[in-house]
Amino acid sequence: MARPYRSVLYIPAANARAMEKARGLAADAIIFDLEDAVAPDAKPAARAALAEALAQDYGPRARIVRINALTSAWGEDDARACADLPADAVLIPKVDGPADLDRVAALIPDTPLWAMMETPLGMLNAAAIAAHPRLQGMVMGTNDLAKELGSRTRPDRLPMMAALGLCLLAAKAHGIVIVDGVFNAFKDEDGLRAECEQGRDMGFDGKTLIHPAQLDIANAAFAPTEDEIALARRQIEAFEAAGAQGQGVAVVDGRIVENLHVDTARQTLDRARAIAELAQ
Ligand SMILES: CC(C)(COP(=O)(O)OP(=O)(O)OC[C@H]1O[C@@H](n2cnc3c(N)ncnc32)[C@H](O)[C@@H]1OP(=O)(O)O)[C@@H](O)C(=O)NCCC(=O)NCCSC(=O)C[C@H](O)C(=O)O
Ligand SMILES: [Mg+2]
Repeated sequence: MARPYRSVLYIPAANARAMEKARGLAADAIIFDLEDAVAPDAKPAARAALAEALAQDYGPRARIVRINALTSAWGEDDARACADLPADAVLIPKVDGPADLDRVAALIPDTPLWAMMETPLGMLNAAAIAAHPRLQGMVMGTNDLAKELGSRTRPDRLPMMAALGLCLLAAKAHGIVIVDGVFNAFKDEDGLRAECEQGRDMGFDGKTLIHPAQLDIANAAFAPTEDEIALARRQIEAFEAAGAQGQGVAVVDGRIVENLHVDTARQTLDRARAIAELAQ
């Protein structure tokens, strides 16, 4: 992962004030939303406001534009507009299969594509979607998915686990970014922290967010802790020392360290370094 995606903040493209504010927020990435957060009557104005906003400097924050589906009245105009915008990725909603990506790819020749994973068919086709040559990221759309499944919202997210796991496997198999869904109760800090930690434990790269108050919690949850960084350094040192003695296994804190653990340790240090670079 060349850049961190711990915190990925949605901003309605109809909200010029919020788009301006985001230039100073601690978000690793921003999703400028033309889809669900923008009312039908406001879509053309939001597209124009987005073009103005993207002319501004967003620093190191990745700029992702979520268009409307091509099956909607606005999707094709959104996609054509995106072809000329300085966006780092275009996010396609409600992707059911690779053909949905092909259609957008034909309208946007250069910009990397990301997919919203939020339909039952999308879950069943996750591997084929992740394998698409233009796809670089997946975003879980847990609100739409819950609607489609008729599932209930639970703190442990048990009804979502099969879907989260399928998409995670698909993204990891193809080496693309995957970001967890939103936590709707944006004033519930403990609830958000618990859900971020669950997503981090599962292997997600970060979490999508709906309010600036959620940024610090996600940034902390998806960054390596000081203890993890220190352990990674000790594992690498111990493994190198063992190697110098002709041994392929070291022991740190009573646990074995083999070359695969050293790979993980190096990834932890790379991640910490990339996060530190963002802050400079
Ligand atoms: C949820 C909100 C409507 C709340 O807005 P508001 O009442 O204005 O909040 P505050 O007064 O607390 O705002 C304080 C300041 O922060 C700025 N702000 C608020 N939200 C954002 C934001 N997302 N990005 C940047 N800045 C933001 C306000 O402008 C205030 O600034 P200031 O004027 O300086 O005081 C609102 O937060 C909101 O609209 N959030 C985004 C909602 C959204 O994008 N929804 C769609 C994405 S979620 C989704 O679709 C999931 C997926 O598809 C699925 O299926 O699961
Ligand atoms: Mg959705």
